[in-house]
Amino acid sequence: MTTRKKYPIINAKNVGSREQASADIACNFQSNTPVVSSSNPLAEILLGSAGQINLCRQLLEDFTHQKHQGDARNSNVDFHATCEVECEGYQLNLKCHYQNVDDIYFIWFNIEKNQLFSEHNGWFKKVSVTDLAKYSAMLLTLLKQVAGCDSILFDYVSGLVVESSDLNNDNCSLPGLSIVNLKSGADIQHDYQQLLALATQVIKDKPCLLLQKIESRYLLVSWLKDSAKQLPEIAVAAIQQQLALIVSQTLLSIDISHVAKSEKSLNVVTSPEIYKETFTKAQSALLLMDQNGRLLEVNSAAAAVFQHSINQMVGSFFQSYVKLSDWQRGLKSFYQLLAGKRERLIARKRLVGPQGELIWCDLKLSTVMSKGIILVEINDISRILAQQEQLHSRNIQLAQDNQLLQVRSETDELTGLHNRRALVMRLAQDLERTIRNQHFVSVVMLDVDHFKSYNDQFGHLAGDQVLKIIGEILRGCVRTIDMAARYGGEEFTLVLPETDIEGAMSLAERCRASIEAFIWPMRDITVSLGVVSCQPKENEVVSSAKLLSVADKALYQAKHSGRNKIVQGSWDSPAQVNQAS
Ligand SMILES: Nc1nc2c(ncn2[C@@H]2O[C@H](COP(=O)(O)OP(=O)(O)OP(=O)(O)O)[C@@H](O)[C@H]2O)c(=O)[nH]1
Repeated sequence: MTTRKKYPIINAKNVGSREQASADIACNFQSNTPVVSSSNPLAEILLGSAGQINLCRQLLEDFTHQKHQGDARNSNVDFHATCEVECEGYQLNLKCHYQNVDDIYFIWFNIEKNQLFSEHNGWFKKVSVTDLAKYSAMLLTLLKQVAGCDSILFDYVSGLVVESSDLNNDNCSLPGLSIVNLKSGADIQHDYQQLLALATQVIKDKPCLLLQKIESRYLLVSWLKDSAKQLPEIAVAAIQQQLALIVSQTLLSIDISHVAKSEKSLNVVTSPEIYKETFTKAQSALLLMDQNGRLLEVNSAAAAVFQHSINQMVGSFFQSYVKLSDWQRGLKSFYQLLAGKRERLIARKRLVGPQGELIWCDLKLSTVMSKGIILVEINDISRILAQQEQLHSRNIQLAQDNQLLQVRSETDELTGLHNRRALVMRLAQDLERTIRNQHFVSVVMLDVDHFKSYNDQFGHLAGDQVLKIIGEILRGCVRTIDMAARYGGEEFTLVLPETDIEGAMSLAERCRASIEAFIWPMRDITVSLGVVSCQPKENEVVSSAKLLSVADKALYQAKHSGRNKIVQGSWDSPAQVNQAS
């Protein structure tokens, strides 16, 4: 059982320096009389934490005391108490809610009138992020030892730095402290399961202290090693002991010299010279101009864009570096920016280089401090645009080359008709459509008669001329939707979509007659033709190979029945020979 002691909290404003406060605390620790001081901002924060810890200690004592008066058999404790404490010269009325849920200790502090934060304006609410970082690091050290814990969750949901957008992230890191934002505005006080899950997930089996501050309410969760085996009061006693210990130990052990150093370096970082040099040395091209466009500051990167010196540029007008028509086009937005009707302006403009050449740039304009000064960020995109242009024309060339290749791969070089490859593809497509619509498709195969003897008699080149002329005649005979192709050697094929046998026979005859009628230079030329037409019935399987084979057989019959003839082939009935007229 813990012996109940009184720990008076002394308003140590009179104590003076931090060192003095520290020494006092060290001394008072011996007599269990911790001190709270507010002699300088740093110590104020530090000792403010100590102040909180003292509050906790007193409350823990009260709790221990009340616990013994309460139901000792019930290990899950849940009771409320009120007490008055003095801190930082304020008499605070605290409402406390103590809970022990499955050996995880919850103590809620509710400062009823919130004097500490609303009345003492400079205490926490004005803490900057930098101060907060310092504060956090110190608090971490303090609290780590309080419960011998390895990790601390600290929530800034509200209270400390409401206005700091830096801390709006879910997880933001400040030196020495891992911060997890608990659900903002959530009533965690009544959601122990969530808290337990969170604590368990983050701290695993390490002892941990979890401090959360929501407006005026404080939550301190202490989870001690092997807590399941310990009675609540042992936990309380352990915390009490460590609380007392830590106040003096931490104050004495924190080496203030590095804080002083970092404060000094912070002052350097925030000095105007640093900003000036940052501006000058920035690798992005930056200009500062007044509302008339007069350049107030120019950094080296910006001077490099125009290939001028900084001195040449400062005092000149920004307009003189922008193509006139581009400048005029953006004037309305520019005036809106000056009038404070917009904060930023992004535009793509042509700037004028030293030789009068135009440089495409992306400009970002924003007002600085007051609406009279404008920061211009210049991004030279001329090289990117040139590369894009080059890429674009290469793509066009590539597309054209591809198209040409495609045409070449489907064209017969000698006659300029489609080649066999193209014919096979086209016939397959036409057949598919024919089968779907149950329409007609016809094929005509045509072969030059006695071509070998022509070649032999007049030479191969003369033979080529014959094939070329036949190609032209055929092209003239067919409709645009038909396809005339050189099937191979001296053999030609026509594909006639939407054409029945009568139409195909009549076209074949027109071809035959035109070739026969042509006035050939060496000797007469005739051709033999095989014709096939089909109208597939529903579910009938028709292949282009079969269609070509029937046409070929008909052509063969035309040859064998004397040449210069047309033979109509058929799927099932024997071929019919049409005599040349
Ligand atoms: N000039 C030329 N001749 C070709 C070409 N392709 C094939 N030939 C020739 O065409 C001739 C075809 O001869 P054959 O298949 O014996 O038939 P044919 O002499 O026409 O007799 P039939 O077809 O029975 O009337 C061969 O001599 C081939 O060399 C070509 O591209 N140019």
